Amino acid sequence: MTDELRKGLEGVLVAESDLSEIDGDEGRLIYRGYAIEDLARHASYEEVIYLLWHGDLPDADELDSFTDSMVAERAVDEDVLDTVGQLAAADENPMAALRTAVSMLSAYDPDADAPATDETATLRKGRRIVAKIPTILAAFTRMRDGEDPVEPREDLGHAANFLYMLNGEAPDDVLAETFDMALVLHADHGLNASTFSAITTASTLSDLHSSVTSAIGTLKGPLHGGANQDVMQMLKEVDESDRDPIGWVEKALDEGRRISGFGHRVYNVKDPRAKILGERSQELGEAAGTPKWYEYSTKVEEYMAEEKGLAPNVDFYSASTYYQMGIPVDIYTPIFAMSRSAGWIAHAVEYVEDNRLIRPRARYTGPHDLEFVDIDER
Ligand SMILES: CC(=O)SCCNC(=O)CCNC(=O)[C@H](O)C(C)(C)COP(=O)(O)OP(=O)(O)OC[C@H]1O[C@@H](n2cnc3c(N)ncnc32)[C@H](O)[C@@H]1OP(=O)(O)O
Ligand SMILES: O=C([O-])CC(=O)C(=O)O
Repeated sequence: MTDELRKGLEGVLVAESDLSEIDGDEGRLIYRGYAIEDLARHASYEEVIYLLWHGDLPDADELDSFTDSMVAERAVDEDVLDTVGQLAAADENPMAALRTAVSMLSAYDPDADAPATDETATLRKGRRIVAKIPTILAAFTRMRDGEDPVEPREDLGHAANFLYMLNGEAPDDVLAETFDMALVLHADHGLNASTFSAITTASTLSDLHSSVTSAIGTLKGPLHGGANQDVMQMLKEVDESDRDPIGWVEKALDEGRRISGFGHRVYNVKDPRAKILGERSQELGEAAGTPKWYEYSTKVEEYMAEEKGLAPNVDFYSASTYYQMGIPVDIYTPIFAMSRSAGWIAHAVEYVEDNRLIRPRARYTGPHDLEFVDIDER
């Protein structure tokens, strides 16, 4: 037992994992040995889920049967859709709505009562959760706009089908491929806060829906996944006011605020995912004749590097990428959850294979030996 206090658990090793490795000094990320750049360029999100859950990239037959099994799980029970509709009518925060809906899915999961140690059943639950999140999120987004949900299409991949269910029309190849790549980039990232939350829940031998629900709640915060929405808010404020990104950032820093999309607990250099998304944001802007979002972003990036020595994280360029794809700003973080659910599930399963209850300590700094005072005398 050590009494050294490591606030925020910085640098503390709590588990071993075969899933992903981050080199924070070199700006490298791998999933099970494969460079993120290669996976982003060549692999579909479905292949990456398979890689994370089963240890290897699938061959063509394995991918077909895995994809079919995911497609078969896309539909969501009517009761869950009704609840999603009520949350949309109440104008619930989209991450909170997703958290509630994913929790509710367990009531309709045929493996709900399987023990946490039954890995096959847990992965079946995982497949259902990952397959259904896009259906839930697209339905929520449409219903709050007074539109009917669009049923999933079996002939579209995970990414394209989500955009289809969101917009009511199939995306073109560029949009489908960009979204698929974004899902690949967000699928896993070591023991980030939400994944730690997922394994903490799993370590009590609770169920997978509880792990994913815990993780969604953790991802929601602005220091983690919630930052992507705040980045777009900043870029929009810049655009709607003086179009001076540096002035905006200077003022925010003077007020003691943090600039969303910058800084990272593990990376000391630019996040490799931000590099890939930055290129995509630039391409989308040039193709649409609206390079301003990328231009504002690069100005902020240069200023933050010079003034604060801070580099962009994944949330910085995902914001302008999604914006230029026409995706509503307040579902950027649920989209992150849509992708990261694969990583949460992989880590929960892996952790339980060699389980030990996660239970750190806090140093007590309160008083001792107080005399109890009766309520009438306080
Ligand atoms: C998917 C993801 O979760 S990626 C991260 C998404 N979150 C964000 O983008 C929010 C903005 N970033 C931050 O708040 C932080 O960089 C975090 C939370 C990501 C990492 O935090 P930590 O590892 O705890 O770093 P810490 O908070 O100790 O910051 C170190 C120093 O850099 C400064 N700093 C870090 N990030 C920022 C930022 N975005 N803007 C301004 N200053 C910053 C801090 O003020 C601190 O300075 P100080 O030592 O003078 O007080
Ligand atoms: O690793 C982290 O702390 C945050 C992050 O970039 C992610 O979860 O993708």
